[in-house]
Amino acid sequence: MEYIVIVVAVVVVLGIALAAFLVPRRRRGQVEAPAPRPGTDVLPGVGDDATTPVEEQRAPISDVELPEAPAGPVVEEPVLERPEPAAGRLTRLRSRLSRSQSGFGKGLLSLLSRERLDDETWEEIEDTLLTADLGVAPAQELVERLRTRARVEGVQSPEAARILLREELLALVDPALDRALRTERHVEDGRPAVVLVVGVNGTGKTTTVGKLARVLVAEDRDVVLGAADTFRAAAADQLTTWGDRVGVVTVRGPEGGDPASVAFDAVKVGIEQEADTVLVDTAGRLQTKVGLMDELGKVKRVIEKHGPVDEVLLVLDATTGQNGLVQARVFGEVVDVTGIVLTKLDGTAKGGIVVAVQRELGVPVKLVGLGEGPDDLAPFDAEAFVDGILGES
Ligand SMILES: Nc1nc2c(ncn2[C@@H]2O[C@H](COP(=O)(O)OP(=O)(O)OP(=O)(O)O)[C@@H](O)[C@H]2O)c(=O)[nH]1
Repeated sequence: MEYIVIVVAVVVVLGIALAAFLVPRRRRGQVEAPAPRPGTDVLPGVGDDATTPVEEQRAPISDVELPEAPAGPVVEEPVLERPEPAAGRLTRLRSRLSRSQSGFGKGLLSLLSRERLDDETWEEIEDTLLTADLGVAPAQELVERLRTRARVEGVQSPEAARILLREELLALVDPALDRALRTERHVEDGRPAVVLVVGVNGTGKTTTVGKLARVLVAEDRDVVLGAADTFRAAAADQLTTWGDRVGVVTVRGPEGGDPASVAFDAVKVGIEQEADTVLVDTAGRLQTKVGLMDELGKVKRVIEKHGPVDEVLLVLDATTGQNGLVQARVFGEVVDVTGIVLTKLDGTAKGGIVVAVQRELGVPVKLVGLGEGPDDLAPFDAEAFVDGILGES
């Protein structure tokens, strides 16, 4: 009995202890009821949304740096070349002329300065003129005139010989010929001047068109190029490069396409762009005269649907001598050549070709090429040319 009382007492004590332990634990584990939410559980009050302002350091406005603009693709403006003015170019290039023609000019001067001007000397003078490609008839004429004047006036000194030779060469080259290039816009008809450039391939035709564009750009003209040499694709590329360098548009067609259609389009573009001058490069295959005539004749006819062609320039390579004269004759029969461009005069002593070709075609040399540089094409000037041949006095 006593035992039972002890057990009951222990159970009661343990029960009280357990209760005392559990009640505070449950209170501590209670989850606090969430605060009523403004706008959901209760009506929102003023400033309920406000956050506690944070004191932070701010840079003064003057210290704020703008972010750099994002780097986009850089478009580079093409740098256009400014060609040299055309005036006085032959004077600048005279030293090249003197270098290439020194054998011709100095040879003549030393012969004419001999103390005794006998038959043998006159023959040597004539041979020198023929070697320089002056042509038989002009050479004989010149010798005759020099002989007469030497007999009448006498040639007392090298200086007198020089003056005599200069006057007679100048008369032969003919300073009175009209060498002006017709490249002015036809204001009254609202169309550009059209210059057709013809010649055998390899004479420097494409190069000449490019250089001539520069001569005109130097005079502030608006120029359009027509790459009607569709026979050789590289010719159109070459011409486009010349044009790009001075900001001139080149009209071109597909390789092997119709040259007349390219020429027509070039003039059309020239009219639309109100250009001053359209320069048309052509192919000059000389396989048959009939073929050449067909091609060039068609190019000219088609261009003339827009209006007359102003200049037909024949490009001749001065180093080919008599061969150049044969070409000149054939082209002269096919188209009405209005002017001659003599290229590569820097590479030959045959300056007499100027006189020979003028006589052959009856048209003046209007431009001469004196090097491979972009501005080595000069308007022809008879006095500067003769002075170049005779060299410095
Ligand atoms: N030394 C010198 N070389 C020149 C002159 N004119 C042109 N040339 C050179 O002659 C070569 C032929 O010139 P091109 O213009 O390609 O000849 P092209 O007649 O147009 O020939 P195709 O394009 O085949 O019709 C080039 O290397 C030119 O640089 C010049 O006055 N002097």
